[in-house]
Amino acid sequence: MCVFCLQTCVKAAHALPQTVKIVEVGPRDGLQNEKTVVPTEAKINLINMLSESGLPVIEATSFVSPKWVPQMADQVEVMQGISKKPGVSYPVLTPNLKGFQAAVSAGASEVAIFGAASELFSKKNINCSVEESLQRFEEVMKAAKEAAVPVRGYVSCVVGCPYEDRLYSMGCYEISLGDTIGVGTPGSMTKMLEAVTKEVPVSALAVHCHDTYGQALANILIALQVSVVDSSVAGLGGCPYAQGASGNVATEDVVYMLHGLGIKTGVDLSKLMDAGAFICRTINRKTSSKVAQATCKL
Ligand SMILES: CC(C)(COP(=O)([O-])OP(=O)([O-])OC[C@H]1O[C@@H](n2cnc3c(N)ncnc32)[C@H](O)[C@@H]1OP(=O)([O-])[O-])[C@@H](O)C(=O)NCCC(=O)NCCSC(=O)C[C@@](C)(O)CC(=O)[O-]
Repeated sequence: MCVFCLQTCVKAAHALPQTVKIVEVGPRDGLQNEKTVVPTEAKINLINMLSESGLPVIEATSFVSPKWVPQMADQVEVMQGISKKPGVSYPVLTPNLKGFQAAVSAGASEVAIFGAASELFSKKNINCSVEESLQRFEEVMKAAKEAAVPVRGYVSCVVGCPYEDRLYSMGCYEISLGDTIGVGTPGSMTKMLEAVTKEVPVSALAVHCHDTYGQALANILIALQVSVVDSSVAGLGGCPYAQGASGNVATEDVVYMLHGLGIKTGVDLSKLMDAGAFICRTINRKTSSKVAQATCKL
């Protein structure tokens, strides 16, 4: 199908946005699952290179227990070592009040809470039930409100999920809908969005697609009434508590697709690919980005 036909087809379902905000999650979601410890200096370099590529949001690290996710144990050093570029935000994950307080002390000015639609995933990921997690998030939201810190919310295992509206009504400014294990298809994505947008305005939604079944770009395309897309440079990642989940959709591939549709992202694809090549060399991993493979920016 040619780009024009595709545009017409997608436009028939919903208007395409003129710009899309990309939330780069590589330094956090992408690296959290790496088995060997990635040197702090490399994480800092990666974030600085991503900042130079024009990305507006770079999720830098997470303030979680180092016993649970050892790769993120250097969160304070990362937050204090990066060169924060004006206009770019650097949110961090905070599962509870302890994480929130540590994040703010380390200089974080935006945080994200992360819950799940699945009881089993919630237990495995943050060691509590969905209801308990919502109580913890209330505490974070209260502290964040007092400190005027904006909060993003994630819901994992989202296909068929009834919890987005709870995070939205708590005050999260954006809810990222996570297809954590990458099983969604354009069909299930459409149904899920139909249900979610009855409760939460499209302007407060983001999509966060993993590419386990090779459906991520198609899922993003079909979801493009939503104008915020999470992705990970070089397609790094996978969730430590979701066995078999492959990396996030590669940021390079998302940017290539969006630019091909005439949608602006503000991202310089060449600089982005340099950042991808750098981190792949550093952690000795092959890029999952088809665009990087095709252009030999490996
Ligand atoms: C939530 C907890 C901490 C509960 O873990 P717990 O063991 O139930 O916590 P606890 O309150 O009983 O405390 C146990 C120990 O952890 C410490 N602790 C307690 N809180 C913190 C904290 N914030 N930072 C550092 N340390 C902390 C606490 O101080 C104590 O230390 P000890 O006395 O044993 O020395 C744990 O389960 C955890 O850290 N989980 C994080 C798991 C994680 O990071 N998963 C990956 C991110 S989610 C994801 O990738 C999905 C997403 C967002 O990308 C979207 C998608 O794809 O769907």
